[in-house]
Amino acid sequence: MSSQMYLPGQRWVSQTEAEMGLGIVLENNGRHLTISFPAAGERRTYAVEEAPLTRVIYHPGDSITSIDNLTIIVSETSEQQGCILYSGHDKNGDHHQIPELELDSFIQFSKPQDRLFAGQIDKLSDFQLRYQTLNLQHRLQQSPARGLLGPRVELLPHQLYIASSVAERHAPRVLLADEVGLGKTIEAGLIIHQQLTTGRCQRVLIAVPEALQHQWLVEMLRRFNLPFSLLDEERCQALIESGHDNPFETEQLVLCGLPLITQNETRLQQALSCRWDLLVVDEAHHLQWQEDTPEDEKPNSPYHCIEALAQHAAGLIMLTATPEQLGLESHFARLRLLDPDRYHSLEAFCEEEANYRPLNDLVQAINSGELSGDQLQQLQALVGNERATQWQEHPQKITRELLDRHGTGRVLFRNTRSSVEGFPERKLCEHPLAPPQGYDESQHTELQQRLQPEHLLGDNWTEIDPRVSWLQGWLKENRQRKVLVICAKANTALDLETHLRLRGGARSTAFHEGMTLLERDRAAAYFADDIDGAQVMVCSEIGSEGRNFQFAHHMVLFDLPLNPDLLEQRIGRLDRIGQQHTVNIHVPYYSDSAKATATSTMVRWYHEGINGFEKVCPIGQGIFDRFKAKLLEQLETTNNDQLDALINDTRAYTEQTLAELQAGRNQLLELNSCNPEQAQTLIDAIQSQDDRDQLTDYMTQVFDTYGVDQERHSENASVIHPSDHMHCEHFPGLPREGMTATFDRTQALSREDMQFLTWEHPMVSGCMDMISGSERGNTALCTIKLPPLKPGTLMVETVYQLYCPAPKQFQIQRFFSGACLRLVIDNNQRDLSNIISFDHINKLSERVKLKVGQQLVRQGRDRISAVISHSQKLAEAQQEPLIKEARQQLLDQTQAEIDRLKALAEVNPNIRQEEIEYLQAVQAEQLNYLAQTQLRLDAVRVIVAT
Ligand SMILES: Nc1ncnc2c1ncn2[C@@H]1O[C@H](COP(=O)(O)OP(=O)(O)OP(=O)(O)O)[C@@H](O)[C@H]1O
Repeated sequence: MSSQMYLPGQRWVSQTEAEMGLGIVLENNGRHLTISFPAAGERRTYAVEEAPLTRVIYHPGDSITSIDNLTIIVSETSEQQGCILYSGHDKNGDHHQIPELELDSFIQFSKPQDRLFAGQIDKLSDFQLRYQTLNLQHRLQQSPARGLLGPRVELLPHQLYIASSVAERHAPRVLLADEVGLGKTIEAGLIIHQQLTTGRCQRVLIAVPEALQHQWLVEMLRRFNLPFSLLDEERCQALIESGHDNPFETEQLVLCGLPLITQNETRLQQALSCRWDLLVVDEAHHLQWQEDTPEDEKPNSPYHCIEALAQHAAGLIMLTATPEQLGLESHFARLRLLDPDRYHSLEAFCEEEANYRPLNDLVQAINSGELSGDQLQQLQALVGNERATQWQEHPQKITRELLDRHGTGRVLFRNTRSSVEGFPERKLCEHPLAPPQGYDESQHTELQQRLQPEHLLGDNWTEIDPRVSWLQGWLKENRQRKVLVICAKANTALDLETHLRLRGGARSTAFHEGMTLLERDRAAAYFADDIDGAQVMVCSEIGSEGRNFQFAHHMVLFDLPLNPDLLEQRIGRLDRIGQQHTVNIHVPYYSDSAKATATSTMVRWYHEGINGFEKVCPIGQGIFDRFKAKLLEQLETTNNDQLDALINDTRAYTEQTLAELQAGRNQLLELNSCNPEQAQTLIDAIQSQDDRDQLTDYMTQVFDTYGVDQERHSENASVIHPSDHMHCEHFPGLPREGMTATFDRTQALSREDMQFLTWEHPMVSGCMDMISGSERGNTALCTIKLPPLKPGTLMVETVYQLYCPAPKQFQIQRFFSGACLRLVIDNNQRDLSNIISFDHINKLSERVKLKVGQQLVRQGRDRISAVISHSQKLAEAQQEPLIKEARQQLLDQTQAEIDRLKALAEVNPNIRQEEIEYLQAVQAEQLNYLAQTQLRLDAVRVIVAT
């Protein structure tokens, strides 16, 4: 469609969101156009080439209404600068002109009876498909799993629980802090997907470390069908050169590297001048904050850039695997971003956190079935005497009530490997090696050089470093195994990789900061290729964050970082969801039986002190800080006895602190982060919609109707491609070259080259919108042989929709008990709706040639009109009760949530008053919209008994 066609003032309707009514073109700059939908109070920006819009032009004979409620019958149209001026007469015969800009935005589509009488009779199969589509759309709108059906993910309880409890909220503000590799990106994607599907948000900005931006881009598209646009400085410049003022305004879904907004004031200001419904920040632990940062330093720090954006965006999702890295202060700093009013004082926060211990003891006691007298009193004080008596009968329910009081529980989610089942073991494989001849680290004072001893071995270090020869030998002996090697420095990675490739003949690739992002992605793909790919990938430290390498089961830590969280991040590349085997962690290091070396000291401290190789140590950084001085001192000496003492102290402290943590708030946090029962209900709901047969049947009908070719590919999979006889200009979501798709979740998880077709796949939802939003199938005619009916009896089957144009986020239609109102009336005004079902007619109906049908309609026009008028009256009589019922449904659902939040707000300060007020305002608006519901005749089928 040419961009010239969208001119300001013209009226268009959205094919995908027809319920928004008639839109007005506000602006078109050639690439993007902005349209406002006054009836729904919405505004949308589309790429001109792909805008899902249909031009609305009325013709002589049509009835139109202006915003001033003036109705005329159009007698003439003329065009002025691309916009239509309608002329016609009102019911008094007075002449008026209505420019299209002044048309009422509550659109009236051309009526099915007008099409019918104009001889436009559709096929029976089109009518059936339309009715079926309306019902399916309604069923999906009502599903508790809405927004969670489409993503290509394994149905993991901890993720689904988080997604559903967060995505239901208006403008959620949360910190996702699952341990490394448990799927925080997936959780964020589920939340975004659900918020977008339900219309709760439209504009999303994801800001991630640059090295992860492609991975995020691919993950959002491949798993969630969300086409984010990557914005980097080059793209920004190009957009500005092509006439855009603000690159962030050009798309609804934007992904960028953090430096684009934290290191470039102009871009930050541009991002700040757009509306964002949701801001997502990955690896949030990089944002450093100190309570006493001087005012003049604030504007330059990444933390304060993100703070500005976080205050500006309605919703905020932050991701970090190490929420407490650098201690409680920086943890508090991130909570401050979520809600600065609630988290205003670090001191108060620390005190509050310390007070959760008694609450945790109480929860533990309830679940172990033993409550002391004091604890019973405590419980009574918290939940009231009556509820307290039920603690043995309903321990789970009472526990949840108590958990609701847990301060950060609503804004912070943290699952750990101990609460999520199915993770394989981690095994440390130590490789002590004799240092090269003449190596004496005691002569070198630089700690970093001793921890990365290649720096002490000269330019040709790869020739003499025993770690290199060991690795070379290991690779030869294990040719079938993939191995990820991580070392701190890019130069080390480069030298090592070159050596392994040229001297050792290994299939290898490097991954370091000197490579462009594209080169890094290519290297990662080469490593991932299981047929012709690299056996070994040698990374510098940048390979240790966020990347997915769980297809490998062996990793080599060529050196060790002086930071337990970084060690965990490194191991987390393999120890992730999807890892099927034991993760083998190889550590080659210099060992001397007589004295400790720096590297052997670190191996022992990590392994024997905090057990950081084989288990996740959530408090590793805190322990490191506590023992840092002694550890650094020890790294200077070679004394084994002192080392033994340090390790014993570290181990004792670790065990004690872990036990305390388990007894304190972490336990509460974990219990709060997944409710298995609720998660299972959701999984059941998703699985019940994962009904392959129904979706396959439905899509097969759609493909047949619109002339799309479908061939069997294998069990549950098809190859779908456009044919030469397509019955529509543009088939939603179907690329010109076609695609291979599967209807099966398991297959979709292992075959990423296939599209995963679900009820929420853009092709499927696009088809449903296309069918219900177009006229196709809104008329039909058939004959039927049904003995009790006298031949010649005429019946009209009418399908009415309760039409309520309202912002999508309100999802008003879901409050109606059914998708539509179906009536079957005969020419004696008998109501046969309950006697002759839709399926009944489909089974018995015989198609009639178009010409004969048109003739029958012409001859029977008066009778058909009379029956439609009568059915209209019957439908109108049901309109009020149906709206009343929907109103009650709306009140029941929304008031329950308002009451729940109000009650919760009394015991948990994390419930923002704003959230409650928002829900109340939404409820009032929804009721207003509901009151404006109109009955609309959607489709008519004429049935003649033979
Ligand atoms: N439900 C799921 N179905 C299929 N794969 C999943 C699922 N959840 C997570 N994964 C896979 O597990 C890996 C880890 O997930 P993800 O990257 O979201 O974890 P993370 O917690 O963000 O990790 P990190 O802390 O390293 O950033 C990824 O490869 C992801 O695709």
